[in-house]
Amino acid sequence: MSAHSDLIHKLPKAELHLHIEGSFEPEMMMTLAERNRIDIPFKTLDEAKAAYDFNNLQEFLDLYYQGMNVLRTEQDFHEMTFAYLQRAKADNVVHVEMFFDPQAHTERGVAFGAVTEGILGALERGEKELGITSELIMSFLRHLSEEDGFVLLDESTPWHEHFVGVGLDSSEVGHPPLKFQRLFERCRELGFKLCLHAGEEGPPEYVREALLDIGADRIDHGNRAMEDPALIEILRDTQIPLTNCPLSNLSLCVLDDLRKSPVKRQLEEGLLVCVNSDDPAYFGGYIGQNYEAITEALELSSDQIVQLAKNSFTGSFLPDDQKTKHVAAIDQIAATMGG
Ligand code: HPA
Ligand SMILES: [Zn+2]
Repeated sequence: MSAHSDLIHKLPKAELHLHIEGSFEPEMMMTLAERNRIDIPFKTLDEAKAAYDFNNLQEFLDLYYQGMNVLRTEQDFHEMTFAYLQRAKADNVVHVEMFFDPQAHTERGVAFGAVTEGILGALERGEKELGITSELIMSFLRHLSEEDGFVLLDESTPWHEHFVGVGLDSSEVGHPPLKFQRLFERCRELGFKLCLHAGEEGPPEYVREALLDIGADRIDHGNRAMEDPALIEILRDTQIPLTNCPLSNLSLCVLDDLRKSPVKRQLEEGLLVCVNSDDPAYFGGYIGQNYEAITEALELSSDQIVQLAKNSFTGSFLPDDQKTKHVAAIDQIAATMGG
């Protein structure tokens, strides 16, 4: 707990970088494994947590895809999604733009409709029961081919109106944004926002491709953009948002020490950076803990924490009037707390 815990807790926040399958807690995994009669490689919570000790992105992804193997029914996806929303609510998240990875389910024989309806039903319930607004972003797995991406895009057609955008995630190195240039061009024509993971492990060149060749609306992670002054200038001029994930960076050894996180420098450079949880069940914390950890590591000021919360709405795909409303609410809370 930092001296800023109260402020962090009270600020309304938007979560813009959250893989719903990465919120799948080991307790629920064990429950669903039993319900669906599926073997999993760990039998206790301690065993699960011991396995969550990663040296890189791929080691995490291997476990992430294994864990979601127990998700089979619409009800499973509904329960996982609603459980995330309850945790988000506890951290005062009021808006979420959530990724999901349909190819990781359809290739196991789970119907696209079961996955999507399960998630959408929980999001609708989350708005009614918890007051959390939401958008869904359909991600393409970049270790698969562009052709596979086109197949998903086609298969998902009946649900397109439910997605605000499309994403690009999974193993980054060796799978540059340009591999998917035609696919994203088509997605843009269909009216989707484009969110690309870039510069997490991959080089600054991948961020450049995402920004300049693909026309990304948001960069997920983007840490390594900070190695290239020209990219920093582009990010400042365009105000393309960067969704940073502190505990993810630490867990996946993108950073060996949170004090090396680019978040403070990004704020100082005037970039539109915000803080998110990525895969909270695997990386040791939901959004509140991510704010706490980065505040402590970088000794952020209360003004900087407030800026991060504002950026989470400014960087969202909410309509402008909604962004303005949320930013004004933050200003009011900051003022009453002496910020
Ligand atoms: O942090 C991530 N990076 C890439 N792919 C992912 N899929 C889930 N989380 C991640
Ligand atoms: Zn991610």
